[in-house]
Amino acid sequence: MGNFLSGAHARLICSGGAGSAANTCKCCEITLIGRDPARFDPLALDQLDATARLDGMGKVVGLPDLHAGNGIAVGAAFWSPDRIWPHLVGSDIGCGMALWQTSLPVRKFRVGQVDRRLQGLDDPWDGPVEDALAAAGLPRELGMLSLGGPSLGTIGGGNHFVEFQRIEEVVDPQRFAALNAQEDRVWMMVHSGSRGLGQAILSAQMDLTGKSGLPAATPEARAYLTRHDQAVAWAVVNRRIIAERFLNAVGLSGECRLDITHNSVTAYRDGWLHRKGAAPADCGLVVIPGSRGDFSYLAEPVAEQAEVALSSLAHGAGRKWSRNDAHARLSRRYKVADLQKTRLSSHVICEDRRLIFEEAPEAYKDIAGVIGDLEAAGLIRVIARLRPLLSYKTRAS
Ligand SMILES: Nc1nc2c(ncn2[C@@H]2O[C@H](COP(=O)(O)O)[C@@H](O)[C@H]2O)c(=O)[nH]1
Ligand SMILES: [Mn+2]
Repeated sequence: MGNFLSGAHARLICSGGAGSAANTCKCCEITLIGRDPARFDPLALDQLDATARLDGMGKVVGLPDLHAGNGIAVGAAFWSPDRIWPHLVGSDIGCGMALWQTSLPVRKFRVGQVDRRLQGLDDPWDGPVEDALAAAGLPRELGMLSLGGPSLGTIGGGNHFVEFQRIEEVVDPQRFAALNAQEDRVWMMVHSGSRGLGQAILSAQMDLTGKSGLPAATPEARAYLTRHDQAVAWAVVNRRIIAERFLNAVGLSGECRLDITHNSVTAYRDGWLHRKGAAPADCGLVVIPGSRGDFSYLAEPVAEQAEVALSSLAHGAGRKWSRNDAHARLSRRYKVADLQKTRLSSHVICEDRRLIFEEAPEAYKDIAGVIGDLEAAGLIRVIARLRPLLSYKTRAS
């Protein structure tokens, strides 16, 4: 395995290339984005290495939020000239982050009042599911029970959330003003995906073709891509309905400022780009969250260096501890009540006693370091930093 430096803060750890005289390694090129490669988790690197050895893989990138996943590293991008691997996208096809500017001035935000109004939001949406899907160009059948219809408009479990935030700091006033963004408003971030639909698509695909790479031109790959694209579009509608439900509950209006997908496979440079927990650098502004107890960053991707990282960015801070580790360590140290407030004085609604430990801010890496790595690699320019006010995960116990 070669050890080369490519660009300012991107480390090419393997040049790969079967048949290369200087390198007998079977893996493709792996680039890590980060100032200190020693900080990457060895298990996540092993997982990255395994994907780099898949027959037909062309290039692999580990982003600063890289962490071990369920067999596949999260915080990574995988490019192939001619193959698609559904399991690299995973089950939460289309998961992403939306950021809304609300009509509420920060000075009028009352945490207790908002908390009291956020009721019934884990229940199925009582709106016209099939019409909402049809308006997005999706088949009405996707509203069926077996395809996750009743979950449309709900956040789901895990680390999906809705968070009310305020602007802590405008880092680039010119850019901020050009967006017509308002510093004195409450903002709202929505993180969710395709719920049961994405899971159903992946599990049917695994039954059919397992983990083998699908040659992109085959009917199998085309059929998967059609279902995948529907799940991505479903997830966008889901985030919009979630946002509208939360805004309505609090009596607010809002404008969606961005909606980005971090789990997908898309056509890219005459091939196929799989993003597994990677924000796109080619779809406009991004928001990169830290944790419920840390800041989030509104940023603009920088086009010049994007190719080094397969036009991908960190999608969050990334986990430092697994869910089990976080629960084991923190349930000894804290009571549930301790975790309902964060070090940034924000308020947490999470009535799932296990999840509140698993998702504690300590379980995540330091977001400032992740953002510093992206800036040092010349991949983003930060526009503003947002502070959490209230994070909603679930009322279900
Ligand atoms: N601002 C908040 N950020 C959070 C919260 N919980 C998790 N996170 C961050 O989001 C990403 C999402 O990761 P994914 O792999 O599930 O898509 C994660 O890495 C954290 O950085 C929260 O409550 N508030
Ligand atoms: Mn996600």
